[in-house]
Amino acid sequence: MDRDQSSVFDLAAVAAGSNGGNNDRLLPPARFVGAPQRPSTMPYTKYVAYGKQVPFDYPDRTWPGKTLKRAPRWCSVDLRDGNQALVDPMDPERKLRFWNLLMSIGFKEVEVGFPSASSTDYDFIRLLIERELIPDDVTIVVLTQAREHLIRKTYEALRGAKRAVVHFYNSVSVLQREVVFRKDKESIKKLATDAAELCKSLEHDAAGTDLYYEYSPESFSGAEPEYSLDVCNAVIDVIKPTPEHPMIINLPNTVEMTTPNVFADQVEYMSNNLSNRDSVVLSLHPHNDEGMAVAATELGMLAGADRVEGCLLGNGERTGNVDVCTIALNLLVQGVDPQLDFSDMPELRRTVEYCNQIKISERHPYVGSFVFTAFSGSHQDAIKKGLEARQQAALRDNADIENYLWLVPYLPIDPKDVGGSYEAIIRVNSQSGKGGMAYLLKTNHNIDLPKRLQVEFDRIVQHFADETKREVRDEDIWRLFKDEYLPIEKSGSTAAAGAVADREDSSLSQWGRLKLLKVSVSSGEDGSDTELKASVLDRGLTGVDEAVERQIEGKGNGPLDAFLNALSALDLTISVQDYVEHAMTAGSDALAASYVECKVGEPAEERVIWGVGIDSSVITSTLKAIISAVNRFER
Ligand SMILES: CC(=O)SCCNC(=O)CCNC(=O)[C@H](O)C(C)(C)COP(=O)(O)OP(=O)(O)OC[C@H]1O[C@@H](n2cnc3c(N)ncnc32)[C@H](O)[C@@H]1OP(=O)(O)O
Ligand SMILES: CC(C)C(=O)C(=O)O
Repeated sequence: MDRDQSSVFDLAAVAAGSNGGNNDRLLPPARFVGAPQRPSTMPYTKYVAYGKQVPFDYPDRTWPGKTLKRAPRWCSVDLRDGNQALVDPMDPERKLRFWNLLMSIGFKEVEVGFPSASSTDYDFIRLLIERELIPDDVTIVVLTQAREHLIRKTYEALRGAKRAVVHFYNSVSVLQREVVFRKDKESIKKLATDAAELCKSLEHDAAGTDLYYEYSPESFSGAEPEYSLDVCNAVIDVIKPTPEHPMIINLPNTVEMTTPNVFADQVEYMSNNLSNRDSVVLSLHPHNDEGMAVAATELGMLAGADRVEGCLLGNGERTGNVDVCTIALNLLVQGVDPQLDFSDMPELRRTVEYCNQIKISERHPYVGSFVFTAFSGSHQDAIKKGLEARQQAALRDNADIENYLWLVPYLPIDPKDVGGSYEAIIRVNSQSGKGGMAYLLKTNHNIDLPKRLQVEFDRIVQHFADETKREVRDEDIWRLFKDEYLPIEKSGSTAAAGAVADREDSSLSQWGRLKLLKVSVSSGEDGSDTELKASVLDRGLTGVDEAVERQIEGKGNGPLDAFLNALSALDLTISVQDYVEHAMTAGSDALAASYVECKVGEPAEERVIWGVGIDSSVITSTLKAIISAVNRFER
């Protein structure tokens, strides 16, 4: 049926009546588990399936078999489409700041405004030109409707520019032809070709400017592709681009109305049928109404598009223009150079939020504050293992870890590559497992807990999470750890006073029966027959008031064995099940951490319990770990 013969509403009514949407009552029932879903009261019969509005099929499609191999030509439309969608359009200071950001990222084409729309836009373009702020390798683009007085004003704005693209547009959609322009197809096409002719005739006003053209069949997504092709080819006939001096045909998914595969079919159809294809740069201008702009763009690139217009972080009309950062970084993680520099996303986000006066979601791809964060236990476990495995593989290959292959579960990109850090990757709450807490202790406090100790301490962290019903921050974990395992120490002249001070916490009360005050060890050459003398502060089981200093001594096969024997003088029965130690810091002030898994108590009341000790001497840290286990047993 010819769209010019009848109203779009009549067609839609027919389409809706003949199951224009997806009337699920006519479909076989879906398989389900449990109770079937109920029909909703949502008014879905009001809506007409896209294929009924604009029937189109393109069986010649080849895009599904292709992969993305290189970056498109990028054009930022932040200063135009992004700007026109703001509550408060950017003032000159914000525009300039945005422009500088775009330059630092490496954009070579920027749509700088709609100069006939407002004096702010016009003046900003004049400022860029007159202050010579446009680098030689950057091309500015200016937008205008296909209307004479607006086009003339646009040329005025460009005086003195070295190179520029005049971008003119008119809507070609079925709906807008009828309700906005109230014109038939031929008249709409004439609007476009008249504008093209006027542009050509104004070229003499732009002497000295290397001028290019861009034409957008606006609302391409709502038009029959055959008709859009006809209009674009008519414009190409007027402009007469050459391979040396091409023009841009820009296909706007002005309102996203279809799944991305349909858009890709339309793009491939255009790419294959445009006249003078080798003189045309085929461009996409996707919006995100159905939340699929990135997908539509990527499929459109597979389908033959050379160029992409979009905004940083997806600002733009309604749900936004396509997010250029996401597409570029999607290319990066496929091993393709995006040809834009997004290495400082936090700064980019700050500038974009400042200029647009709109906040970015915590979940925004690549930049939201949660996108490199795992709260859930199994993710944390996998990330921790993945980071360790990568480090080991890089060591094995003698490779620079910064540039080593990135293969880490749940983290598609190395946060450092976009200016992030590992600090925020793992955050702990009641959904977390032992891996998250262990990662934070290791990363932030150089405490590498043995596996069974992780299990033990995790119960304490989990209890805290359940009690407080909030995120368990790094400082909470460290405080819980100190309170549970490390005696509260007073700072003094110890070698690692700074680190000891770090373990002091005036908000934690002192507890524990024993405190190691002094120790001396002598042994034979092979370490056998070790004799150990220690001075221990014994606060007894009731608290600090009754503290007595006791001298204990023991012999054994090494300091640990000798100390265990010495402790029997205090009626303590202890055996060590497992022992792990590691250096915490390097250098002369190095600290060691020791972890001992002990069996403490007489057989009837015996318990397996971990203790932790930290000291600049490995021997002392081990003995402190034993004391820690005893104190915990008696706590
Ligand atoms: C999809 C997009 O984002 S396209 C870009 C849209 N951006 C903007 O509109 C922001 C800047 N625009 C403006 O400041 C104003 O719209 C101006 C200054 C350009 C023009 O303002 P006005 O002259 O008041 O006209 P307005 O924009 O309301 O357009 C209405 C008329 O222009 C016609 N028109 C709209 N777009 C076009 C076009 N691309 N080509 C030709 N005519 C057009 C309409 O059919 C309508 O005609 P009518 O008055 O005969 O019914
Ligand atoms: C002018 C065109 C490219 C546009 O902004 C749109 O269709 O969204």
